[in-house]
Amino acid sequence: FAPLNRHHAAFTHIDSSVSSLAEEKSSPDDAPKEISYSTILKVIDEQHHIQSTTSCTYLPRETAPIDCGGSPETKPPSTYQHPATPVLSPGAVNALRLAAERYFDANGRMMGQSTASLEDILSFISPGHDAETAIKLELANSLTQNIYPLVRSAWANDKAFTFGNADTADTNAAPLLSVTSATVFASGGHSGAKVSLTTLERDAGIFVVHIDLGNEEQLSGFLDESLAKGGIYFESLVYDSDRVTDSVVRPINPGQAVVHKSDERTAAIITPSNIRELEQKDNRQTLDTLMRRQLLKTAESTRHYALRLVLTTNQSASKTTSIDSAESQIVYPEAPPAERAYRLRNFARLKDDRVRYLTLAGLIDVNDHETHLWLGFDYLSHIDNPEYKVDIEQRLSDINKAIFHLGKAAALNPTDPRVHFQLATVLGAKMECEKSTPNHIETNGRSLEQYTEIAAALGKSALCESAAVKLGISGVQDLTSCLNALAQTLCEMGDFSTAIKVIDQWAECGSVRSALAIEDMSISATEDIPSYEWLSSDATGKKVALRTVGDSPLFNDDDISLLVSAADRSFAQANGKQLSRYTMQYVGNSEVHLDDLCANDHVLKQRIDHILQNRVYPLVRQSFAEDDQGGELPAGPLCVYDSIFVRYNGDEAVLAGRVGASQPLHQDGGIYSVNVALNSHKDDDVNGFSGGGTFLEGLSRDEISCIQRPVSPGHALLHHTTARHAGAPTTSGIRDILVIFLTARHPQDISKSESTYRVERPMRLQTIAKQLPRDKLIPCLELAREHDPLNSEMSYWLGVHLLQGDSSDQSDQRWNEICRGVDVLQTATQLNPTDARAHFHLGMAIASRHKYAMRTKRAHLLPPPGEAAEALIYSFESAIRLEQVCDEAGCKNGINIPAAYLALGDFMGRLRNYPKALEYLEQVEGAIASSESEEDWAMSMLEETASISNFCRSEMQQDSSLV
Ligand SMILES: O=C(O)CCC(=O)C(=O)O
Ligand SMILES: [Fe+2]
Repeated sequence: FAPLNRHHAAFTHIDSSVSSLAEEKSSPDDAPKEISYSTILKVIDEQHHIQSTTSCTYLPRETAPIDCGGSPETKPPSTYQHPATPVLSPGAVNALRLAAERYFDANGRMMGQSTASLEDILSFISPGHDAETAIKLELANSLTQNIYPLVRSAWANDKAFTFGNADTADTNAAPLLSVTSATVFASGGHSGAKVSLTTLERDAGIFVVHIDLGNEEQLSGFLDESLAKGGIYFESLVYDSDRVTDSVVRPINPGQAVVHKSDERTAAIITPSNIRELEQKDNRQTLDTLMRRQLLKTAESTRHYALRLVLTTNQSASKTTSIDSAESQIVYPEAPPAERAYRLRNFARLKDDRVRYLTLAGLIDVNDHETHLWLGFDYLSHIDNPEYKVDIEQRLSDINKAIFHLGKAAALNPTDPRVHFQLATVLGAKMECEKSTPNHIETNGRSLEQYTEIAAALGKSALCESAAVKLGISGVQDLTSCLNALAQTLCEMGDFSTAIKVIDQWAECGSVRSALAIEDMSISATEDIPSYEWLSSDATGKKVALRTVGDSPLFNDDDISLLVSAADRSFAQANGKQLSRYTMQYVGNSEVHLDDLCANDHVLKQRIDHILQNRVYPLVRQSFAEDDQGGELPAGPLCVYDSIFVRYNGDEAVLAGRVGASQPLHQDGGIYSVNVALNSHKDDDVNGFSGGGTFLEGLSRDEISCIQRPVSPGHALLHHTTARHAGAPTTSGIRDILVIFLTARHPQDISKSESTYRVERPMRLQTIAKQLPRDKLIPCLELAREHDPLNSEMSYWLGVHLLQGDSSDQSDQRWNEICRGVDVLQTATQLNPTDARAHFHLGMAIASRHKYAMRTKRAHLLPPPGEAAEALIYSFESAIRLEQVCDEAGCKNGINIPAAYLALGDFMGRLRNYPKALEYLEQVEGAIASSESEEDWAMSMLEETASISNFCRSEMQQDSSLV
């Protein structure tokens, strides 16, 4: 979550020019790097003046301040003005929009969000010069007669009109309005189009005039019935996540304007005309509402245009003649405080001593929340920087400064989700920091209070962020991070029931992330659903995966070449830069998200949507309905959680000294995984790859290979995301696959009670649990297990953590924990009989329980020795055998086999079965040798093995001498 990533592109050029100009102008007295404040401000004033007097000169400046009368003191500042009368005639609107269409066509940018300066667009007005002049004249008139007077009266009290010496009677010095930039925006009209024409952010300048230019439908005369209308989202108007349409100013009809301060965070959007009714009809506590779907559909249906004018104020420059020279020198007047602060912030961004300039910006414009956010963020990034080594007091002081500024930012702009998120982050840092202070006394009350404060900040952040997500303006990335942090905080507080609700929202975010088509449950498949067969395990009786077979693969040859060439282009563009978002990234692997490929390629997107809708979704519905282990199919529509094009380059991996290009054993995200082959194995095609395939753990006890590949390119393997699997090493050539992870949306029919995120919820709980202190970790894993009793992973981790307790604790509670650990691991091995780790840890758990019982005088509570030995031997031998299979496939778990032999030997020794003990102990050395480990543990393990072996031998001798 980087709140400062979104900068206004129009202003990036200022940074370097201010900085170089300032350096040029700084007097020799200035310290080498430290440019004085007055120098900087002089440069900023000059730049502002030049910019505001030389850009858009074809649009008139305000000529004289108009006295708007009234008593401005009593008027509260307006958020926006939306006059009913249009500021541009239908003729001008249509001419401008047509010119924009032609301009964007000519520049080959008809897709996505487009922007161009008004000046460029004007030159595309047909039929020629006259029309252009007429439109300029109309714009000029509406500025001087409508817009300037409106701005003056609505914000009469604004600093932009009262700064500097504006108070004096000198009317020449009064700040006057002018246009500093005029831009035309367009968006929409294609599959996967964005709802917003402009990015959600604050603008440059002081005021923004937004003029709607309508959409293509306007031409056909449907002006009033037109479904798509312009609107503006005002972040400051968000107050309730269930009535997000209250934060949208709309409809803005073609030619109509909305005026607001630049410091409002806004986004121009395309909205369906019945957006309010839609919201009222379907106001559930979900992101995926009828309204959001309709918003996205509307944006896809038409291309919408708008014109934005950025206004500022300036005073006229005066000339002074110095005594020594005959030449007169221009003295630039002060820029309005908001402009100075805005430019200072941009300048500060490039500086190491940012805080200095930001502080100055804060002094110049005390009410600008953005400056406080940047200051807070800057202190926070200090704290996060591992190289910033300071004592704890300095650290706390930085943290407190960050809290001060972020608190201030939150008070000035309570609806900015970035502020609340950063505030939560810094409050968390403060908690950590206080814990490490020497005199810290941990009190539960205090930390609960702190957690509550953090959760509240995250809650506010999520509320504001989700409004923009519900309106289709923002992607889910920030909301996802925020909800994840909130769920984690709630778990830390021990409030698991609220955490689960938040996790469901988090999972829903995942379901709306992709722009790819969701399942349309109202239509039945129009094409033949591919045939398929199950890959079942004879050994365990479970259905492990299925593969498509027959003449009708998921992807035909054309689909494959379309997809592969899109990926090729993307890889070439990335030019060797790591594209991976995986945490486990191995040499030779590259990946690109299908969503990213589709965002730039609408032919591909349409094709993929078609395949999903007609083949993938029906296939999943049909095939997994027969599956008895996965629970019910989702009642809501299936959708894409994520989809990744993975390229394994075997040659590259081998060159780097690896067996091949691979992925370790794992579970996926979402509910179902669809793994499509995009090229051939060497067996069928000399140009293909060797090695490679999907390692399916569930088959590792069977005769058939546990590495499986689809029957041919375009065909697929499908499995539950919870079925553990790996990418087996591709040892030569290139293996391309497309993996599609599916999840589901909530059912449209609210009365259908079902748990859409039944599988994903406990998976997230489990991930969160692993970061919690033990007293919260265990209950959190218990809960995860309750929510998905069929997922062996939950039992496995619960068992592992139950065993890892305080070994000096001799209480009954600890004893019960150990016994429960054994039980739970037993369940894990029953749920997943092919999990080598689970068997290994069960063996270890039985051994630990035995030792603990002996040490704490609880031997009478143990099961009979023979039974224990049998269980122990079975566990370890299963673990060893399974791990061998994994190892041969190049996908090992990495469990400690020598330790298994040692534990077996030790246990047998304790049961006085010395020959058996020695048999196991003899295997330790060989196992260490083949594990290629040079770590310290190997040495001490050998010593321990030797000492137990000696003990066994001497006992055996004694036994035989007794005979
Ligand atoms: O290489 C394979 O077939 C496995 C790919 C996979 O598991 C994944 O990308 O999540
Ligand atoms: Fe996977």
